[in-house]
Amino acid sequence: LVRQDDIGDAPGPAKKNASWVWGHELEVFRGQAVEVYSKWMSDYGSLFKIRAALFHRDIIVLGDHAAVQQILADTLTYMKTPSFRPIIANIIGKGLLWAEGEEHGYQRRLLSPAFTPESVMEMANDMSECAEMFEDTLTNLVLMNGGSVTLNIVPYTSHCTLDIIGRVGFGHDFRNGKSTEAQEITASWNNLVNIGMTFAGFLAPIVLRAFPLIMSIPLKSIQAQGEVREITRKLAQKLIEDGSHSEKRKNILSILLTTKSDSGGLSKSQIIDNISTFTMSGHETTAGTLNFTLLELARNPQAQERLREEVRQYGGAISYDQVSKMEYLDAVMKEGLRLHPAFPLAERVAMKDDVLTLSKPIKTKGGQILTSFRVKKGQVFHIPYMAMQTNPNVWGENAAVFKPERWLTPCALPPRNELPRGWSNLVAFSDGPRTCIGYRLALFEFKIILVTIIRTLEFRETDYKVTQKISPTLQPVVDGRGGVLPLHISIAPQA
Ligand code: HEM
Repeated sequence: LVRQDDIGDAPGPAKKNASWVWGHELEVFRGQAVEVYSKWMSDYGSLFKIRAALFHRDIIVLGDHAAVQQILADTLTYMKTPSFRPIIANIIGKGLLWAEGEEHGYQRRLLSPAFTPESVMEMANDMSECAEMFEDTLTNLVLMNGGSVTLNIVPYTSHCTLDIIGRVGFGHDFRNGKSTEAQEITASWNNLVNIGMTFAGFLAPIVLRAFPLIMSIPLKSIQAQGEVREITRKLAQKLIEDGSHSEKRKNILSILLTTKSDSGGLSKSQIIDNISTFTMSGHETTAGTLNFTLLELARNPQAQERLREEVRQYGGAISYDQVSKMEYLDAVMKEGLRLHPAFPLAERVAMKDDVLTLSKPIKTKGGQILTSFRVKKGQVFHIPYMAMQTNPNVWGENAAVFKPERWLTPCALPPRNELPRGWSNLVAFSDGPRTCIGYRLALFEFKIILVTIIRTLEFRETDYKVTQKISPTLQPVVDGRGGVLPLHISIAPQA
């Protein structure tokens, strides 16, 4: 029997196992990033229901790519939730990532010229210079320590990507992470990451969902978010003062500053908030993906060697054309983004009643088969991007294994009709009108940095056990500390 019904009877984990106050959400929080959702997805399929914390209406966890695509395409019906938006506002301000509706459309159109393929190509020199400073720093540390060193790679990668967004986005020099602003950004972000992993971090979004006005109540994690914002706001003020009297090429800052004078343009606080938004989302995301990809390469010496061989075929400065030709590099990057997306989970709420169509029918607890289902206004969805990209029912038994070759072998990928339509059939950059505006920049800088360091340096795994948590982006965790990823680094042997 195929019919349309609402989702009251959807499958899902037993209610008796949910906490009275925290629902199933505490269990999800305590696991590694989307670990529990992945397990439930294999137990109950690509649509299931969980009990929400603080007596909120049940949450639908949705991994069906067609229904997810429908949600991401319709940004007027499905918006970011009341528990998610205040947190974005608090960390990076009310910029593009926060805006909804017409305001979002306006800001998006305004800022898009900074991210065209041509604009990104022009960033190659700045990116290469920053990547070379990163390579020099690591090489010096290796040499100073007698030929090899074990270090936490996280701050070094962050400094490199912060340097890049500073230069290409704002014409600002963070001096390889040494400037006061860079140090303050790193320290406040690190604090936020670690507080976010505690119970206070769990509490913040669910309390906000229940009582959206609670921002004024001194929750520790909310204060830590505010700290990051204060620091980037201070930087933004400085950039506006410096930038207004110098001629710069078209970058994020110059676009923002030109709009100020237009009638109906952005207000000063929207400009400041967008500088904060791009400073943070423009560097922590790429750095995170790079860190985990380096870990995968450290764990897979053969893949690392194959990548190095490919890179060494090209000498000297790295151009856009050169990186575009490196096929294995491209496969390594896709695999890194598939297994470790910086945003492992998205939350959306339905603003009105709707009907979502599924790519594969599901069976309700009562035995009905649904090919589509009715959504009620106010329904909250969790879309676990990371679980979708590592779902063994779609990606096969080795779904969780780092295997760049799958991108290069004919027929090794799942059939297209089982995958989302986003970049490379992944959802790492989301999809639809809110797909990551910086994805071209991210892909190019990712490749330039990886090429630059992998040609001279060798990365090996250490004995530390690295796990993954969402706080607020995907973080490596060692012994309970977030933002820690030890790697063993030495000079790579010449071929
Ligand atoms: C590997 C690196 C990156 C990944 C995996 C990534 C991923 C994402 C994802 C999944 C979203 C959608 C978030 C949501 O809907 O809640 C997003 C949005 C966004 N990203 Fe990225 N991102 C990356 C790099 C960057 C870079 C380098 C920039 C800027 C230079 C950037 C700026 C933004 C902004 C401003 C948005 C909001 C776009 C909108 O809502 O219209 N991201 N990103």
